Order: sequence, then C-alpha cells, then structure tokens
Amino acid sequence: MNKKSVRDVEVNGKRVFVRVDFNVPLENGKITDDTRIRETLPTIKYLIENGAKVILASHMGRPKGQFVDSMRLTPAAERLSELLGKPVVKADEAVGEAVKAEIAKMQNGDVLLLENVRFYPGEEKNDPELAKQFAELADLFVNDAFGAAHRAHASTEGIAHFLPAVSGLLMEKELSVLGKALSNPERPFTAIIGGSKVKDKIDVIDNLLNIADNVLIGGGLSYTFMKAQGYEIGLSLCDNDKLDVALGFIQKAKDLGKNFLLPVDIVIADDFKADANVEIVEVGNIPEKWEGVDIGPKTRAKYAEIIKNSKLIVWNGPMGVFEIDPFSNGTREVAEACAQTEGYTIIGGGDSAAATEKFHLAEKMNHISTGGGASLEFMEGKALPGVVALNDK
Ligand SMILES: Nc1ncnc2c1ncn2[C@@H]1O[C@H](COP(=O)(O)OP(=O)(O)OP(=O)(O)O)[C@@H](O)[C@H]1O
Ligand SMILES: O=C(O)[C@H](O)COP(=O)(O)O
Repeated sequence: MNKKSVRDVEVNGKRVFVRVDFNVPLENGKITDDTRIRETLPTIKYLIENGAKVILASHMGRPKGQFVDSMRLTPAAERLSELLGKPVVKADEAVGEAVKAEIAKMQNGDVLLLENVRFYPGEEKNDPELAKQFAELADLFVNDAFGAAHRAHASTEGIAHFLPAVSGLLMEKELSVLGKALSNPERPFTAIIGGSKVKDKIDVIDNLLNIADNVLIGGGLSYTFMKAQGYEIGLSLCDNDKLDVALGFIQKAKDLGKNFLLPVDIVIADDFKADANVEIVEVGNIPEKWEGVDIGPKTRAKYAEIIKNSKLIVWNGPMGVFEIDPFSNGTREVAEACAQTEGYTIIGGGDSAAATEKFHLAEKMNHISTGGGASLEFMEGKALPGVVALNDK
C-alpha cells in the first residue's frame, strides 16, 4: 500500500484521533456480534503500548444528525473495555469543551471513546467546520474504519485535511488482502455473487468479469438473468429495468471467454416463510404464484466443485434467503465448499459474513472483510475516499 500506516509515524505522547467502525449489530442494547470491535484491537493495543493517548471515534446506525439514545456508543465502550482489560472512558459528546476537558486529563496509554459522530449533522455532509473541530482534539489522525472508508464524511475524510493522516493496522490488512487478490490473483479465480438485486451488483459483476475466471451467480439477483433469457420466474425477485444489463453480462462473459454460471435448478416456495410449501424445479419451470428462494441441489454441487478447484475465491451475497432455514441450504453448501477448499477464501462482508457465522464456518475462511458496502466498492474497482485522503508514503 502506498499510504502511510501508524507504524510509519511517532505516536508516543501524542493525542491520536482513531476513526474506527464500531457500527455493530445491537439487540435490546446488547452487542450480538463484536467482530468489528475485536478487529480494531491490534491498532488500539499498538497505540497503547507505544504511549499514545487514544481518542476513538465511530458512527453507529443512521441517526440523521440527531442525538438518539439507542444509538449511543456506550455498549461498544463497555465491550472494548472488557476486551482490552482496562478502563475505556466514554464521552457523551464527540466535540466541544467537555470533550476537550476529558482529553486534557488523559495520560499516555489511556483510551477515550467519543460519542456517535453521526449525532452531528456535519458528519455525513463532510462539513469542514466539524472536521476542524475533530482535528482540534488531536495531533494525529489514524483511520482504521475500513467499513466506513467508502463514505466521505467529516471523521473519515474531512479530518485528514487538517492533521497528519495515516492508516490503522486493520485498514492496512483489508487493503492489502483485497488489493492483492484483485490486482494479482492466483488462478483459477472464482467470484461468487449473490444477494437480492442486480442493480446493487452491476459494477461488481462488471469488474469481476474482467478479472475472475469463473463468476457464479445465485440469490435474488439470478432471476433477472433468467427472465432476460426468456424463462418464466413466477413471483421471484426481478429488476425489470436491468434485463438488458443482465443480457449484456452474459454476452460480455462469452466475449471474454469467462465461465459465467447461473443456477440450473431452483428451490421454490409458495410463501416467504419457513412453513411454506417447497419444491425443486429446473430453471424455467417456476409456476406463476411461486417464487425462487434458493439455488437447487444440482447448482450447489456444480458451484461447490468449482470452488474446491479454485485457488482464490471471493464471495459477496447469499445464494438464497438464508435467514429462513428451509431456504438456507444453497448458502450453507457454498459456505461449506469455501471452508473445505484449499484455495484462499475472501468473504466480502455484510450478509455473506453473517451467513458464515450462522453456519459456524467463519473460522475456516481466510479473510472475512469488516466492510459490507466498503468491500463491495473496493471490488468494483472504486477509490475509497477514506483511503485516498491519507498521507502517501
Ligand atoms: N431468492 C431470493 N429472494 C429474495 N431474497 C433473497 C433471495 N436470495 C437472497 N435474498 C436476500 O438477499 C438479502 C441479501 O441481499 P443484499 O444484496 O443486501 O446482500 P449482500 O450482498 O450480502 O449485501 P451486503 O454485503 O452489503 O450486506 C438477504 O437478506 C437474503 O435473504
Ligand atoms: O455497516 C457498514 O457497512 C458501515 O458501518 C457503513 O455504514 P453506512 O452504510 O450506514 O454508511
């Protein structure tokens, strides 16, 4: 990576503003998955051990510029304190006199977590005034929030214009793993793309078609491809205004000599719930009032074989409605194949990461990205504003 990292600068005795992504799932005020917090520990511990005053900042949810009690970062501070085995002071605001007073009291190695930066309207607008207020709190900016690196916000991008700005160790790891995979992939390289809508995945399919050898399609977005080819899809999800785009991808794959695979059989249901009637049909045979909810067993076997014979696998988006058990087999078998392959497996965050957790296979993957939208934009080949703004080496 051509950006400076926290290892390239002096941190001893410095006040360091560290942007993290503690946007973790909460249920009744309890964190249900602390992965994003655990993944920032190397950076935080590095700063503590090297005598920095660690000022952490994050967003949580989408409070739209207002203070919302259920989106305060108090549970994240408590969890971080448990993981570090030391106190983490939690501020009730992210800027202002009370925060400055709290920072003035800090000793080297102390950790402070600011309040949710999205409680301030200037955050998402990337208001330079708010960015300046963040910058006034510190001597150095460290961006470790890979999950939010696709957002040009005051605490991810704006602040970098007012302070020396370097990447954290998680940011560095994500960029290095994803970057190496996409720029110099081991082959055969297989990309698996699922999820609900074609329109959300156009750019990623387009870019991966250029660089992967095999592109395997599943999930809700596959029905748009089927309809585009003239197959009956019943009530299945469909982006009707993306039929031409879908046909374009099929043609592009042919032109480039790529292996572009669509499901050959489908699990269909007569309702979107666990006790619905379920059948397996060949492509093109979905009855009028039924919908596709998962890839069928022949498709699963074919995809699994390709995955097992690949040297690099990048997976983004579930193969079916994996949250509902009878519709989860396709996603589970793809996850199992990823767990068993000798190839290097990269899970592109979001729902695919949640699926590997659900099937207790997360440990078997080589890299699970902490970014959902961010890893998608990276795989689309887009520059991430939170990275672009950091100082070059
Ligand atoms: N056949 C289908 N019909 C309806 N919904 C589906 C189908 N297949 C998958 N889904 C749903 O798609 C959702 C995931 O789609 P989405 O595009 O948001 O996923 P994603 O690519 O993992 O996104 P992110 O990584 O950004 O979270 C899941 O909730 C899943 O239930
Ligand atoms: O969960 C995520 O993908 C990141 O934390 C970014 O959140 P956002 O989509 O609300 O910007």
